[in-house]
Amino acid sequence: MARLENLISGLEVIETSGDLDKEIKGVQYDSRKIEPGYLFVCIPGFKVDGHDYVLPAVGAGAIALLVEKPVAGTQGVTVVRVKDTRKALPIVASNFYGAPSRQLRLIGVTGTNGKTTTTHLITSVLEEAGYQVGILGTLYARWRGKQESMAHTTPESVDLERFIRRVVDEGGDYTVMEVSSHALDLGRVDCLDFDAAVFTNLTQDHLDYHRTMDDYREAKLKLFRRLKNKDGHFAVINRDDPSWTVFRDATPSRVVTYGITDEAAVRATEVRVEPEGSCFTLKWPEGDLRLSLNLSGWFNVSNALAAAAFALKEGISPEVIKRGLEKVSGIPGRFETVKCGQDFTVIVDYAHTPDGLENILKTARAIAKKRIITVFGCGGDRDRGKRPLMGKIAAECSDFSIITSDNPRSEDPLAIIEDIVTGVKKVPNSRYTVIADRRVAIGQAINMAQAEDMVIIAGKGHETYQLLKDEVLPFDDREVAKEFIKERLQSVQ
Ligand SMILES: CC(=O)N[C@H]1[C@@H](OP(=O)(O)OP(=O)(O)OC[C@H]2O[C@@H](n3ccc(=O)[nH]c3=O)[C@H](O)[C@@H]2O)O[C@H](CO)[C@@H](O)[C@@H]1O[C@H](C)C(=O)N[C@@H](C)C(=O)N[C@H](CCC(=O)O)C(=O)O
Ligand SMILES: Nc1ncnc2c1ncn2[C@@H]1O[C@H](COP(=O)(O)OP(=O)(O)OP(=O)(O)O)[C@@H](O)[C@H]1O
Ligand SMILES: N[C@H](CCC[C@H](N)C(=O)O)C(=O)O
Ligand SMILES: [Mg+2]
Repeated sequence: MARLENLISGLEVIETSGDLDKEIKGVQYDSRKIEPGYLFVCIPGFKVDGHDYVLPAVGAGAIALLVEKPVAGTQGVTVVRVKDTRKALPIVASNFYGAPSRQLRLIGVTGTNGKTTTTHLITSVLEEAGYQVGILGTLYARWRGKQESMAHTTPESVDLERFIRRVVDEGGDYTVMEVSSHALDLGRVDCLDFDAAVFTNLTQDHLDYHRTMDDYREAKLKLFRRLKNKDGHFAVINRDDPSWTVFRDATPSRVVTYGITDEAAVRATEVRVEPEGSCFTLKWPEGDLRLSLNLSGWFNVSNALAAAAFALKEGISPEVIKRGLEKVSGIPGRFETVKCGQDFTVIVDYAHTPDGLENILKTARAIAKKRIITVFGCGGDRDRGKRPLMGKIAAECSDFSIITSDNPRSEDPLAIIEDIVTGVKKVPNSRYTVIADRRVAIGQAINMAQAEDMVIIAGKGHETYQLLKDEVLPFDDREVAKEFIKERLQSVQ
């Protein structure tokens, strides 16, 4: 509960009508989630305009509106007008929840790939050090073992503030969160008080939204620009990434670098990548330590270095860091092995960018005993430029590719596949087939696998749905793969 007058403090109000001395029970940007006593913030969006939903919002009990244009039919409802409601939302959200991010340490992880993995590694280390930690991102918002699914990797400011408030009220020390470029660009995190920021990497993605790679990078840089030059504030930057200097130069805060390169402050040497995990020597200016991760792949060594660099700078002891990192047994949908007693390997992974796919397939090549069969597609209503690039990478790095569908959304699945095939065809003698139905595609891969082959099912990882037109169809790569493996094992008995 908060008084409306206090809620709008910090906003540049153009005009108000109605009583400002009202108790507001909640702040909401979606009319479908309004409850009696709420403030409805009307946002003109990319698809629809929130101002068009004033009537249902008032019908559901909204007693105040924050608008940027005149609205009708609002008798008895207080209306506050500002220039930009999207920019106003995080301010109102922070006022409503009392800026909880100032009452704990807030760690933001950004980058094209590795955010979910790195937030989990950091969380494990912090928990090992005895701290109470909330974690939020693509998989869930999790606090004290309770998981809540969120609409986005980085949800709207109101949802973020609500979660952090709960963590603070229940004694949390940290919140570790993924920060997407969309969230940075759309101001979802504008009022959060980050203490440290981690940059994993920058490669092509989301060029449907950010028009150029420079725009995309600029969005990510926002997180680093706002850190301060004061004790406790620092940036953790991947020295192996070509953009690292831009991130270093953008932040006024202290910087710690990590990477495979000798120049990084926190680095890995003697790296060994194996099917079930990876080992490396963690080196930092004052010492070194041998580590054995349960996560396979070079890229996960990089993610572990990010977490270690953060934790060392945070003052956590190297032994605790080692235990915390080694404890992580796997992250749902990230290089997740599907085992049903078959004599070939099946891996489900969330690689959905060219860089992600290349990394996963190169790791697969390093550990595979025989052929690699790759099943993948590309998301509809998303960066079209990724499609031929991913097609080319799959053809180059696999022995056989099955091009299929991955959340076609409003697009024609076959048109997406055609874009991918353009890239596949660039590779001479590429061996591939097109099977638009993902279930059939997975079945085909499982049935053609021979002993010691490796089937990689990429793109959907932990997802439990397929988005087709306006439908959300239940679909889980891991479950579908299991069904086909079991069927095949039974048929030979
Ligand atoms: C580009 C983008 O991020 N758009 C998000 C944004 O949309 P928008 O503001 O344009 O909303 P809109 O759908 O046009 O609606 C306008 C307003 O009307 C409201 N409305 C709408 C319908 C209704 O009946 N009543 C109502 O009040 C909406 O709640 C909204 O406030 O705000 C909406 C409400 O929160 C989001 O659902 C929507 O996410 C879209 C669907 C989306 O797909 N976003 C993805 C790309 C995204 O954000 N991804 C990132 C990165 C992922 C990663 O790589 O890690 C993420 O953080 O998840
Ligand atoms: N450091 C990395 N560099 C390159 N690829 C990576 C890295 N870490 C993970 N990947 C690949 O990217 C996939 C997604 O990893 P993860 O979920 O950690 O990234 P994310 O940044 O959270 O993704 P999203 O943007 O969808 O939330 C993994 O399944 C793996 O294939
Ligand atoms: N965070 C990414 C996830 C993509 C996952 C892939 N399965 C797809 O749907 O394209 C996005 O929203 O673009
Ligand atoms: Mg993620």
